[in-house]
Amino acid sequence: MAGTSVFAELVDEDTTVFKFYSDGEWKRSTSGKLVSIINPTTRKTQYKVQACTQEEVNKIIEAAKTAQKSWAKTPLWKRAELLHKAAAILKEHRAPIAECLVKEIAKPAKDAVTEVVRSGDLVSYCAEEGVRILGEGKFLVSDSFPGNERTKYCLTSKIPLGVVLAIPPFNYPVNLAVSKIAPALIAGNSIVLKPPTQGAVAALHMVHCFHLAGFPKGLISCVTGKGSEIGDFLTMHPGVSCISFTGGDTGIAISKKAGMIPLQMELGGKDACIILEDGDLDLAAANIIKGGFSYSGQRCTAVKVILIMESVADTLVEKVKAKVAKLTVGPPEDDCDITPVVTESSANFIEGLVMDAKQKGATFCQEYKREGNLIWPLLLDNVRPDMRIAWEEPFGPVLPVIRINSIEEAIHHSNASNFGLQGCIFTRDINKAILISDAMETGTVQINSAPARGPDHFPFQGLKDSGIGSQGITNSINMMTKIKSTVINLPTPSYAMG
Ligand SMILES: NC(=O)C1=CN([C@@H]2O[C@H](COP(=O)(O)OP(=O)(O)OC[C@H]3O[C@@H](n4cnc5c(N)ncnc54)[C@H](OP(=O)(O)O)[C@@H]3O)[C@@H](O)[C@H]2O)C=CC1
Ligand SMILES: O=C(O)[C@H](O)COP(=O)(O)O
Repeated sequence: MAGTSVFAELVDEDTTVFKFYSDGEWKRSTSGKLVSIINPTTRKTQYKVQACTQEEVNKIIEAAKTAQKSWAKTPLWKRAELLHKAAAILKEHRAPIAECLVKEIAKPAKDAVTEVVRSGDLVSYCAEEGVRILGEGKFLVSDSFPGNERTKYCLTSKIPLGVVLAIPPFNYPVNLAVSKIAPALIAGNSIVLKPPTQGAVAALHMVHCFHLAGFPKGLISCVTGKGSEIGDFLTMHPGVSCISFTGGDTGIAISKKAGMIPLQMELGGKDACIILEDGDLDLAAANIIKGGFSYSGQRCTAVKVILIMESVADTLVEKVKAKVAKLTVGPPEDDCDITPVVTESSANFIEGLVMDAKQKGATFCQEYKREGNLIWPLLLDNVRPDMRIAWEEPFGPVLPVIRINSIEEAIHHSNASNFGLQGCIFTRDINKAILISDAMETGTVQINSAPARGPDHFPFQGLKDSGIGSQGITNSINMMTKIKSTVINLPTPSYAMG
């Protein structure tokens, strides 16, 4: 159970109230204020977390700056060793952490366990990759540039940035936190985590696994509180050297306010699934179900619009409808496919998109049904560009189908979006697939499979409003470092074997 056994330190006498983590200790905030986490299924308060003060943030950042200085002098193999230890502890305690994910964000039980295990694997992989790529630098000689003799040797290495601020979203509060924490730590940075409010308790449990692994005091801390209250103070703090953020439009606002520091932003998406006449329609239907409806569509990489050639549209829609009918709908504890969406306001937003489509004449392949935050899976056929759902991301189990008559039309619709995260194409013609992939303005295109971030060492990036920079283990490590050069100047040119 959450907050029991090795996690007992995290809670107050009232076992539903969780402390925050600062300077290697679990603390109550001096604000005396708590933030409620509402269980999306019961719509009742499940846990409470501390609303940290600005003073507490200042202390955390000061401690992080000090701890980082010693951490940067810790041998790479020792940093990796601690990360491997944290990964093992995280995997060992997968059950109570997964339980938090079920209660806080209504993630289906099996997927919740998968998220924790995947996170442990990510931390270990990151430790190994860090040892490899940070153990290497460059050696350059001066005579390749016109006018120079070989009188200068340039040695470059990757150095840490300082304090990395990590802000993950609700849908992967553990995995998208460690995908920022592990690269930051292996590269010699300290880390301040601000978890999403829904998902904060799972994140606090994950942080405790790092505590148990024995990382130095102050190197890792976790500030809780509403992003709308404490967010600006954190993101504009002069002690922060880098921000790694995943979430919605908030990321655009942060980018405008943050100082002259490296930013890694993974924001929303409107991933299109383009199906050509020669596409394998069974494969496409299976991927539409997996891509569009897993975790009830609450993934940035979810399939968010189907662009299907008119000549095969009826067949594809029938196949998808048959599969939608088989999806189980209900509580995450029962491991249902479709579970309540994260908040009531999210459910209201989704309903707004559905009603707009209804009013403008979309074809409902199923009856629209909602109970509390639970929305039954819905396929909307004959969606037209004047409908909001053609462009906006529902972040819910509702999927629009737009019928198209040419490849150009599909590319045009996909590229007209302000987002540019991923897209996918179903065709048996690899040459066409490559041409379409090249024409699509998205960070990744999947051929004959649904969009996905993983495997976690693959590069993951969005164009336009979908983000800044690139994630994936290797790219994140590199992003959280800076190049430092040392140039050795020789009195006379020197050529080896010359
Ligand atoms: N590209 C990607 O990889 C992903 C993108 N997303 C996108 O995120 C959205 C849904 O996720 P959601 O968690 O609701 O996104 P939000 O942008 O609302 O929140 C993301 C994180 O930012 C915090 N936050 C809120 N306000 C501020 C602020 N002013 N300053 C700093 N931090 C702040 C939140 O904390 P709090 O919870 O306390 O408000 C949360 O931790 C969707 O639009 C989706 O497309 C989601 C997942 C992955
Ligand atoms: O935030 C998201 O939704 C993720 O980054 C997507 O990850 P996934 O493709 O592994 O679900």
